[in-house]
Formats: sequence, structure tokens, C-alpha cells
Amino acid sequence: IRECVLPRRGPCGSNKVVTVDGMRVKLQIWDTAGQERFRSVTHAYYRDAQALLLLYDITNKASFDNIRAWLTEIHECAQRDVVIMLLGNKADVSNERVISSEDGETLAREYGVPFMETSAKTGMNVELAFLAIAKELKYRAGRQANEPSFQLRDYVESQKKRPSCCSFL
Ligand SMILES: Nc1nc2c(ncn2[C@@H]2O[C@H](COP(=O)(O)OP(=O)(O)OP(=O)(O)O)[C@@H](O)[C@H]2O)c(=O)[nH]1
Repeated sequence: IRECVLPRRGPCGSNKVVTVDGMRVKLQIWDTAGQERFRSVTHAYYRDAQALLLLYDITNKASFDNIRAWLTEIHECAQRDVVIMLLGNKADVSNERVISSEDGETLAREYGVPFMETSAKTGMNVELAFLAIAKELKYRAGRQANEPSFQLRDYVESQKKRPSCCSFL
């Protein structure tokens, strides 16, 4: 999620407006369009991003294993205070799951980032992911001295839906 100042090499211009505490926050969303599979996403793509959503597919171990490499790279190349969220997508197909929720939680805890499982198919937690990012960015932009800090991880933990675990019951 960044301001669109780069040449339009990648998909640019997918905007999403989220209302946070009565204020409209416009997010501009950049999708890496497949390059991530080849680790060819240029630094310029995410160097100036204010927030990064890292998605893996809960039915694909390689996508999960890649996350560690991305977190390392982001640590080196992205903005120092970039907001990161780890998302385990395809939570609707739990019968094909190879990565448990606990594995996602553990990785997220190790890197100190919020985590939730999502489904682009059912919409589970999708709005929440954008809302949480927008809340954090709005909070940072208008932060007043003595204002209690917004705890992104706590917010996500309190709001996220968990996939129903027992579709076979
Ligand atoms: N069941 C299910 N299928 C999904 C979900 N999200 C994506 N898919 C499917 O997974 C496939 C890949 O989705 P994409 O959105 O193209 O994935 P991507 O990683 O962005 O792929 P690139 O655009 O090539 O980078 C498509 O067939 C989607 O319909 C989900 O939450 N649940």
C-alpha cells in the first residue's frame, strides 16, 4: 500500500476507501502480480510502501516457507516503520490445509506482526485486514502527545474471525 509515484510498471491505481472512526482513508493497493513466485519484485515496488500485506496460501507449504525470506528482505529494504500483516489465505478450503493456524501464529509472533487467516472467496477477515491497516496509518498520521497508542496486534486479535475448524464433523 503506497502512494502511486512510480512509473506504472505494475498494477497501480486499485484504490480502497475505508472509514475509520468517521474519517475516510484512501488506500492505494499494489499487487505484485505473480512476480513474488520468482522473487523478482523490485525493491522500488515496496521500498516506499507504508504497509505490506504478506499472504501465503494455507494449502501450499512453499508459499508459507517463502514468507520468512520476505520478512528478512523487507527488514532490509522497506521503510523501517512499515506496517506488516501476515495473512494465511484460502481459509475456506480447510480440507486441503497443510499449514495450521498455529504455524501462522508462531511465525507472526516470531516477527512481531499481526496475523489472521483470510478467505478471498468468502470474504472472511478481508475487510478487517484493510481496516486494521487504515486504523494504524490514521493513528500514526494524527498522533497527539499523551494519546494512548493504537495496538494493531491487539485490535486484530480481538476482531478476527477464526475459520471453523471442523468441517468434517
Ligand atoms: N478457495 C479459495 N480460492 C482462492 C482464494 N483466493 C484465491 N483463490 C484462488 O486461487 C487462485 C490464485 O488466485 P490469485 O488471486 O490469482 O493468486 P495470486 O497469488 O495473486 O496469483 P498471481 O496473480 O499470479 O500473483 C485462483 O484460482 C483463485 O480463485 C481463497 O481465499 N479461497
